[in-house]
Amino acid sequence: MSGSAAGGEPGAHAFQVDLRGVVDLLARHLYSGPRVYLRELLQNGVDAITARRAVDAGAPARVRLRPLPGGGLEVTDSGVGLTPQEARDLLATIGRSSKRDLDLGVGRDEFLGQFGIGLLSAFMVAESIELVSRSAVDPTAPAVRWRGFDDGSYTLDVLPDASVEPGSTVRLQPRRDAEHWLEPATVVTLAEEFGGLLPVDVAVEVPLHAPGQPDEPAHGEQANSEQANSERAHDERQRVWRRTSATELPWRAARPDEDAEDRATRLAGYCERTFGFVPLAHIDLDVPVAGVSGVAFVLPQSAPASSAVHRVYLKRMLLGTRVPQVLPDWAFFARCVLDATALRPTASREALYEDEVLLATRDALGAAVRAWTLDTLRARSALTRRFVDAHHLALRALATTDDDLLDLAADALPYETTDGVRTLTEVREETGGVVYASTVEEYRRIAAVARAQGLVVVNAGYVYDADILARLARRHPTWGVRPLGAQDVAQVLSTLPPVREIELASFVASTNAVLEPLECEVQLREFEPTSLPALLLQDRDGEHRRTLARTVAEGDDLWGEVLAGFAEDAQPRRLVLNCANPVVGRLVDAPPGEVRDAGVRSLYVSATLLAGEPLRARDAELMNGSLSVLLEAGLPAVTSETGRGPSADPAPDPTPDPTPDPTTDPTTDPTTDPTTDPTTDRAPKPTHDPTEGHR
Ligand SMILES: Nc1ncnc2c1ncn2[C@@H]1O[C@H](COP(=O)(O)OP(=O)(O)OP(=O)(O)O)[C@@H](O)[C@H]1O
Repeated sequence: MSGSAAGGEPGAHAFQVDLRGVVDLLARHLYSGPRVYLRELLQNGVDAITARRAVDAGAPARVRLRPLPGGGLEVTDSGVGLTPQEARDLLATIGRSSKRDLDLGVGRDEFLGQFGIGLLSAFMVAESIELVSRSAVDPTAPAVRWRGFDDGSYTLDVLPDASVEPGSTVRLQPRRDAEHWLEPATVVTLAEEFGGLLPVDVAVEVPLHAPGQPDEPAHGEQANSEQANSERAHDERQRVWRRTSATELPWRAARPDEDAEDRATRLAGYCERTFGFVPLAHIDLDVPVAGVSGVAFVLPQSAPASSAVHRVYLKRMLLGTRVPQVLPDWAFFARCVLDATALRPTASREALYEDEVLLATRDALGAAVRAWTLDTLRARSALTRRFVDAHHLALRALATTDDDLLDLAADALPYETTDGVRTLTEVREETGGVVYASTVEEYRRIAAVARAQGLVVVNAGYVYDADILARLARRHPTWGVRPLGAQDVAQVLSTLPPVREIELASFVASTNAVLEPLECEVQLREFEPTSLPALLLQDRDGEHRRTLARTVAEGDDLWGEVLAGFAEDAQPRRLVLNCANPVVGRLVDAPPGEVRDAGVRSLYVSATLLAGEPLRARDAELMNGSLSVLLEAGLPAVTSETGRGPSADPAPDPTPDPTPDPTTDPTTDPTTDPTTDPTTDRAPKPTHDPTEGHR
């Protein structure tokens, strides 16, 4: 648009605008693509209708889109129109908008547009834009024709033609290579997408049998027959108006004979058409202060949190189909369709402006989704089960911050336990408490022993679970929720008969002497699985008391005495030997000496590995030392001449068969392999895989 030198200051000039540069900027950096041209034209038509209806409530509300045979597009609205003077003022200046002032007597909030750049977006697809208009509010004003060209020039003519109807018609002459944007099928698609929920009557003129319509003859079938061809040619010339807008919002549509179930079915159909999935349920959304209404659809399967985007309309014009941040992060199991009147768009009109109204709206929508979630969990219905199955991860996320949901989560969420899949409430009712392993590794290590002893341990190793359990323990101290401790396991392992205990007292004493430098003491038990020779139990309290004992030993006399009162029954780590295991059975009855001690140390090292503890340098040294003692005792002595034993002939060997027995050898025992689930012989799911746990 041509600028003139500014008046006022001598030497002052008006900026010149390079229109092609501006259009390029809009196309590449503001809008997501040329397709938005149609939204801007629809928006101008709807705003013009709003302005006219502010002064004449009964005025028609109609927008007609007519793809032209030669390749252009004509958009006619029954809106307020423009006088020649208004056209000069508003269309000749980029950034000028009638919708920011109240000259027309309608508040700015009523309009979709506000920036004064929308019409320019048509230059993304058109080389020229013509607007023919007649004012509906000033009957004396003549019609006007404004023509803008993509080189930045424009013309303005007053039309003597008195037959021009009030309202406006915009005609686009396509740009080369942009013709497809103005074709009937594209125009229908764009009009439905952007204006599908507009409250005005929008229609596109299409051939009677638009290409691709189902009643078109299939390829090859009849297509060559002369009669069919002439019928088609006739139909092509026949034009019909295809309605692309709705009179009511789908979630607001009041149907007299419709009950709740029918409405749910209708909304599910709408969800399927819009999002492509049949929802588990819908949640009505209403935030009157922000002028927001809509519906959230609960996904039938879990979905990544990052895909939580929503379809948002502003004043019933589509803002975007992938708008993020509409619901709180935890509500990633729902997809919304929303219409808002008080939320503000960014200049591209494709995203929401992050302001306080949006923050408050997000909170209010979150509250509605949360209320539905709580009700659904309380209902314990078939829907509850399907919802929990599909979205337990989102529920776990929410339970880490929401106390009401935390309590319901205890009732509803499934957990892997050593007694099968259970809810925490079931575990509590059955066992009087909830003992949990905080990591998957810890759970896997203890599962076989615990299961065999009937000790119920909950696997809280997956994402959010240890947090949830710790929060439950704080919130309900009487529920007996606590992490698995050494004493839980020790208590359920059977003790030996007293006579046997007495028999083995000297073994215990000498073994304790062997283990003492390792801050460990031995305990003899008999337990399942018998294939497991030894278990190293770590007692967190014991750990603490051991630190205290060390402090006592190092402290001065006065403090030493005080601290000693607390440190008395310091419990070191415990190496629990399973006397039901054949190897251990032989070891406890073996004569005292170096070989037996080496056997004890080997068991200690394998139990340390099984417990997932790293081997310290001292442990590795111990292992090598024990190994050489055991080898020396088990292998024939080496002679200096042959480098082999005294006899190479296969004389009967008095030592036991060194071939490992898979049922007794800790190194081949599946339970010693922390990557294998000893109960099922199947590799566990990767640790902390949030999407796979708990099934
Ligand atoms: N169909 C129409 N009928 C009447 N007036 C129109 C029409 N189209 C455009 N106008 C006038 O031209 C002005 C500029 O239009 P334009 O689309 O560039 O900006 P806008 O609609 O005001 O704001 P936005 O940039 O947010 O769309 C409008 O404010 C309006 O006064």
